[in-house]
Amino acid sequence: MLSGNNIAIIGTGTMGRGLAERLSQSYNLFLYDHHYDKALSLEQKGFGKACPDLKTAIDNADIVILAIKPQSLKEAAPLIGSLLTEQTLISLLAGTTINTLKTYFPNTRIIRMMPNLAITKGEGLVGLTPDSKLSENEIMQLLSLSDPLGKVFWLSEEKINAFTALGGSGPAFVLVMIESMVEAGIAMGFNAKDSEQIVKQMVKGSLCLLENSDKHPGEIKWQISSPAGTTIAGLLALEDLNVRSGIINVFLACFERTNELSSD
Ligand SMILES: NC(=O)C1=CN([C@@H]2O[C@H](COP(=O)(O)OP(=O)(O)OC[C@H]3O[C@@H](n4cnc5c(N)ncnc54)[C@H](O)[C@@H]3O)[C@@H](O)[C@H]2O)C=CC1
Ligand SMILES: O=C(O)[C@@H]1CCC=N1
Repeated sequence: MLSGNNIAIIGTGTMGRGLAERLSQSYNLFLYDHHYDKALSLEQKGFGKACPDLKTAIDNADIVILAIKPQSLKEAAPLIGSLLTEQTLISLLAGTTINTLKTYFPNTRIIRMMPNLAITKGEGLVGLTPDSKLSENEIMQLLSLSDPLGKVFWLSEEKINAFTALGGSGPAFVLVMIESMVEAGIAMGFNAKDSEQIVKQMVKGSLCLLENSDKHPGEIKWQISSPAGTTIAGLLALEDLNVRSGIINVFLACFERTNELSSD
């Protein structure tokens, strides 16, 4: 059911556009947005065919990717449901459960996909939760679809809200931390451009250290911390300010909101 090279993307906002850019080299894309100009501007850049109506997009597709906001589902679902025949539906909707999707699309094969914005650069995360067991062939199809997007994680549905917080929303929190570090550089006398360059390379290097060793992050942190040196002074302030607890609570607030969306 997942076979075929024709994909409809419904909703060509941030994620729909990102998917179109990454998938257009390998698939025939049919793009639909209720703001037609958004789909058209993607067609003009060579990222697929803009469809003037939903029927054209879905009729042409083997797979339909739903990339509208969860809050738009109620309004959009009846028409989409009336047009689906044999297609598989891939839903990006944060928090929207398979059970909820099944109430709108009872006879449709459904896969929940939770990406993050870094898929637009091929360095994203892609969480996948199918509505039932997939065949070897279907797994291969989904892997080849996800391959241009980033690293795939197969998830049971009970884990997808946590994955949404950690992997889906996570880049926003990392970017706030980076922004704050750049501002620390400005506070210490660097201009913004220099500070940003220093911070970006420092963050990249930190990840590289972690990825190229089997050490725990805390052990690497100790390698950086000289006795009575500069790093331990900063680490003490970090603990006094409850930064770790703050970060954990940021993710838990995000998780809680995802759970709320699941119960809407
Ligand atoms: N932005 C992100 O980083 C991530 C978003 N998601 C999920 O992806 C989905 C899309 O999010 P974004 O792209 O950020 O939203 P967006 O607001 O940028 O894009 C949604 C698009 O859907 C269109 N749309 C709304 N109702 C429609 C309808 N009935 N028919 C056709 N088009 C319609 C809008 O015009 C808009 O272009 C959401 O469900 C979100 O939970 C998942 C992971 C990451
Ligand atoms: O903020 C949101 O609801 C979406 C889901 C994950 C990232 N953005």
